[in-house]
Amino acid sequence: MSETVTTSETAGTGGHGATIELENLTKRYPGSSGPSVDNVSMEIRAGETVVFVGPSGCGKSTTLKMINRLIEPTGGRIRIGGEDVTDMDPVKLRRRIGYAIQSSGLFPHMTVAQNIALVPRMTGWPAGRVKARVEEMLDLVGLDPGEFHDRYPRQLSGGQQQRVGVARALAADPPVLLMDEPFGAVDPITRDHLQDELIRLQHELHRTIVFVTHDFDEAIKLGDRIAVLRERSHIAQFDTPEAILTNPADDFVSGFVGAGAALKRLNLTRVRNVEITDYPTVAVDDPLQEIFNKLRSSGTNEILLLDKLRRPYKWLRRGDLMRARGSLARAGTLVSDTVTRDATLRDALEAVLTDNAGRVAVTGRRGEYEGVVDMETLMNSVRELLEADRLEAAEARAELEAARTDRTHAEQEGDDRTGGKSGEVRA
Ligand SMILES: Nc1ncnc2c1ncn2[C@@H]1O[C@H](COP(=O)(O)OP(=O)(O)OP(=O)(O)O)[C@@H](O)[C@H]1O
Repeated sequence: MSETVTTSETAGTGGHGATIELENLTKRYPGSSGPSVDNVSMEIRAGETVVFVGPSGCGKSTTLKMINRLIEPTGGRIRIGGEDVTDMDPVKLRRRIGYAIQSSGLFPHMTVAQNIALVPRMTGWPAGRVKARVEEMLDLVGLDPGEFHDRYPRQLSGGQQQRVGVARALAADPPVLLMDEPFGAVDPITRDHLQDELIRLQHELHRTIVFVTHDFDEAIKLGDRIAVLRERSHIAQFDTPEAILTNPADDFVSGFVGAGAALKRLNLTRVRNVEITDYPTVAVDDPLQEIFNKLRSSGTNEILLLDKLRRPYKWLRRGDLMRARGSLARAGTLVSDTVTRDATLRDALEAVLTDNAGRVAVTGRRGEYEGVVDMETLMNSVRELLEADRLEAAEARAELEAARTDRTHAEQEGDDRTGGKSGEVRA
């Protein structure tokens, strides 16, 4: 397949995304009075994540499923990597496009490994390569191959099933990944973690991802660009999250952005962008006296206890140790929430507030301790973000004002060129 790479970032970086072009794409379901998707045209760049967001029934899923032809368009063209795929064999097409859905879509009678191996096997990969790929994919989505390889989907949590679903969608190395509300059915904390994982994956893989959600916060967090869709998949605005938050195109988009745009901005900054501090830690196997000494010499009134896999386990304060009487079994406060470096400041803030102690532990891809972010760092970042927003909004207002004044002058002067001028001003 020939691939057209349109963005300089993806060219030559080993990224394998492909462009997706939709041209006047239309779907009219039999028996419906009008089209459900009406003449949609858009270009999605190679290696970017585009999120379709919009109210229920506006045609997000139908548009997405036309890209891999699970739904056949009634009009228009689809090009992937520059190649017109509108009429190609849909089964062949689907082997080149990963697809992840809400219920994970795993086959219940197949093991995790068999599920992941499915498409590479159908595509005719040699057995050895398929086997290696399964291990690689499990590792990629943060599941220990030794532990999960032979399990059946029913033996997994909802979040683990979604991870396997993503591993399966990516197994045959497709340039394009379509995701239809993949995290819609899991609890909010698991959803946050799955979103973080997807961001990390995308940093490594540079696929072209089209992601459907009706959760605007999720769209802000994941999208390089967001397409806000209204009825019949008409595009209300297609732009970066920053642009949509600071300059919504019309009332429909503003309504969708909703209240608290400033707080939503917190979704655009990652934990990796703020200062992560090192914190005194001890391990569960350390002798109590050593833990005590470390806490005393640390200058903090708290220390973080890590479990055998170096994952944050408990916060221990001085008083906890006094009461421990030789055993840490019941001492301290269990760590209730952690964030990764890909989490947003909003996630971190939520975790800090939930934990009620002014800090949250940052962990790596297997949950191992990496550092701590505290309330003060978060508050400073929030202040900076809000200040930047205020400046930007003031600039946009000033520009608008200047444009309006220009137009009024031109009109007052009865200038022949008024039409042309106001056209320029509006543009
Ligand atoms: N098989 C079908 N036959 C007839 N109409 C359909 C069919 N599938 C979807 N529709 C209609 O097409 C429109 C768009 O549906 P679609 O599922 O694409 O919307 P959506 O934006 O993904 O909605 P949601 O967020 O609720 O999943 C809706 O009005 C729906 O009723």
